[in-house]
Amino acid sequence: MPWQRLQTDFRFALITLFGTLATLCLVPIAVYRFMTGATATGFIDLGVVIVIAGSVVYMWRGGSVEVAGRIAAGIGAAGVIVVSMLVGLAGLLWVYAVVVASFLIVGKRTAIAYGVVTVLTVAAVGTGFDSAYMRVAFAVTGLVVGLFAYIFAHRTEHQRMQLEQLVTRDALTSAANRRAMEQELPIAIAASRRNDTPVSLAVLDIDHFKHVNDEHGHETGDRVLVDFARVIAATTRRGDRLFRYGGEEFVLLLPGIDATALPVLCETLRQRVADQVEVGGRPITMSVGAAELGPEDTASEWLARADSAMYRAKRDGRNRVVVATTPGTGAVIDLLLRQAARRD
Ligand SMILES: Nc1nc2c(ncn2[C@@H]2O[C@H](COP(=O)(O)OP(=O)(O)OP(=O)(O)O)[C@@H](O)[C@H]2O)c(=O)[nH]1
Repeated sequence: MPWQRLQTDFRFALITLFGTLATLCLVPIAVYRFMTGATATGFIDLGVVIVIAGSVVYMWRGGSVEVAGRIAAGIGAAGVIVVSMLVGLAGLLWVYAVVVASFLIVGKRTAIAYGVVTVLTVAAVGTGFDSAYMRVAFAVTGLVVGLFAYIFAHRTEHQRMQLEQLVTRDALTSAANRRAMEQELPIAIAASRRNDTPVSLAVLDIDHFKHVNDEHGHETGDRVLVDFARVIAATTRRGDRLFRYGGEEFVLLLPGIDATALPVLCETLRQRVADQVEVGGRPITMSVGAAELGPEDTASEWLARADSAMYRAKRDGRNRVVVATTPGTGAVIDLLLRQAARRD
């Protein structure tokens, strides 16, 4: 899964690259320093490598990308400050690399803070400057490099967010799309297992949607889909994620929700949709199949259980909620909830 994240999470990939480059560059330098008797600097280089590599390992094992980036950039900044005091020019040159890298691996504000503190501190206390003029020139060039890095990071982030939205959003309903779901379910599973917290998902399928299109036209059908997604989004919490899985089928990811809480939650959703989404004065209803993540579930097994619960809700008359049994928990809930007035 972390290998997959290399392709899907830009910051994750950049921190990994930063860690790899730092290790490849600094280990030989540390060895050289030990061989030439510069033991103190050698230990500092080695310490920096260990902390940066540690932050990458922490991130690969599921830790926060933001925290890993801050640690890596922070230790990089501290390292160049100390080294610039100990070895002069050879240390000063690293400042530029660390300032630019910070803008790639941490948020812009943190990178600005790290960059300004690093450049000004090195300009003030670094050795290897032969005049006050050189110190000022170093500070100015360091800050200019930081400014360009900021502009680049800002534009890249903006474009990346636009692209990400295009690729992961459903254009009609603004819900996340199936591609996003395929990326996010494994992440939700890993987070649930790591933190030992429950996570559930619900498959929501609008009933007799074909009739809506046939009777009222495709445009009205589109409007119903938009209203439906809006009502679900308004009824769920901030951390819940709504995906458009297929035409009139949606998947709702519910972190922190277990099988006991699912029936009431899904029933509330079903009720809201029936109350607030309508076409030609008649309520739109949905069938819901929900499942808590089981201890051994893969993403597709989990989704399949919720999906078959949804098909059972359809078979049993639609406009109802079915919660699947969670394997490995001993619970036999297979809960059926009431149906409201049926449209058919
Ligand atoms: N307006 C509109 N219709 C869509 C869109 N995507 C899929 N559909 C239609 O959704 C309908 C789904 O029909 P079915 O799969 O038979 O499902 P249903 O009529 O809801 O029946 P049940 O699910 O069994 O209750 C099809 O007529 C599709 O053409 C869309 O983006 N806009």
